[in-house]
Amino acid sequence: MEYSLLCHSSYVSFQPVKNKLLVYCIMLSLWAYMLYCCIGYCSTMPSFMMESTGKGTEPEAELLMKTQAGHRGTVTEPDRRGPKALSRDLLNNVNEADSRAEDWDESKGEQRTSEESTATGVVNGSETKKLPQAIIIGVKKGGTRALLEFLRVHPDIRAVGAEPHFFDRNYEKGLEWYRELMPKTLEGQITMEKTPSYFVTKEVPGRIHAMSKDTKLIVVVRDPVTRAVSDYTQTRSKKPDIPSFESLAFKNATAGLIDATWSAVQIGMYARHLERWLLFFPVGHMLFVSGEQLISDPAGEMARVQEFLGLRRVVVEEHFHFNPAKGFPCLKKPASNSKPHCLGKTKGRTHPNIHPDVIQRLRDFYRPFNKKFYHMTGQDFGWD
Ligand SMILES: Nc1ncnc2c1ncn2[C@@H]1O[C@H](COP(=O)(O)OS(=O)(=O)O)[C@@H](OP(=O)(O)O)[C@H]1O
Repeated sequence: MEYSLLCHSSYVSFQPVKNKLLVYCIMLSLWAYMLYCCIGYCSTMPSFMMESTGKGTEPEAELLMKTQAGHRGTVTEPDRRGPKALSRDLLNNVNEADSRAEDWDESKGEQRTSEESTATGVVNGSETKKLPQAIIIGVKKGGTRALLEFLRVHPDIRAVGAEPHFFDRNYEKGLEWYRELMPKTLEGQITMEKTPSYFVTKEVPGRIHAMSKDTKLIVVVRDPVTRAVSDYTQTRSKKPDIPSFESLAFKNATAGLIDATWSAVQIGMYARHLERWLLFFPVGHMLFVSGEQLISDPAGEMARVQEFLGLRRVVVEEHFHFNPAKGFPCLKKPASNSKPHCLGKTKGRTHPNIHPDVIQRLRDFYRPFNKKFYHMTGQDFGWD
């Protein structure tokens, strides 16, 4: 009895302390949870990923490390085709060693970001990986990287940095594989990717439509003549021994017959490719961004893109700084003294001088295609 009384009295005196302790514990847990959520959220915030301007330009891979987290595998497969097919590819400029190398660097960079975020223990439960609701489908050398990086500044956009090539090269891997490549997003954020070869690959419109008929499609187009030279310049940077642009562009130089089977030429026949897309998507599901305007008026072009995606206009004039040495707009943080960030050396390569007659012949070749393209899109891109 005495014992139980003693116990009771000590229990009564200990009770308020115990209650207080309990309250402190709950408060501490809440605090820790809030802190954890905050850090998790911050990890999803976009950051500038482009390299510093000036001479010692940082490779894109490094810059990608500074961007959003997410697992992105390298999408390259060993080439099991015979030497004949490979040499034809080389001529056709579809053996994209250059672009694959860039992809590899990019995904390497992104993987590191992913590792970094795991190391800091940042995992946010409210984020999930979703299939992209919007895709930059082309065109190769149109300015697709610049557009994606400008978009990544927007807090409501999360994009995979490397080109997944799901709908053209990796389709058999399935949608779950594709989804796994995507960064995690919060409710309301838009998942995006860019793979410029989609626009010209026959099977892709149907495949994207099968994933979702509501997918928003963005095509960055550029004067097809300059685009062809840019494409050739990229291939030549990796394989300096390829034949001259002139000899590849003509089927018969004396007759001035353009070789429309050469991919550098074929990609620029935009109207032809667009016809295939319009079998699956209404033109209103597609936005055509002018590659030229993206350089001369990035904020204006970004306003169109943000509106098309149903986003607040966040990326504005103050985010851009035109770098005269590079000849391109670079990204900067508004109201900050930090250095603007530009794309890497593989963007904005010096093009070789092509004989004016060849350029003129190409202009003549593209004119009817361009006219048709303007008509189909309701936009005059002013290339002629
Ligand atoms: N802001 C900015 N900075 C650097 N480069 C810019 C920019 N905006 C557009 N461009 C042009 O983008 C061209 C490369 O296009 P892509 O990124 O679509 O190329 S790729 O298909 O992904 O290889 C690249 O082509 P080249 O100049 O021929 O190298 C650039 O002209």
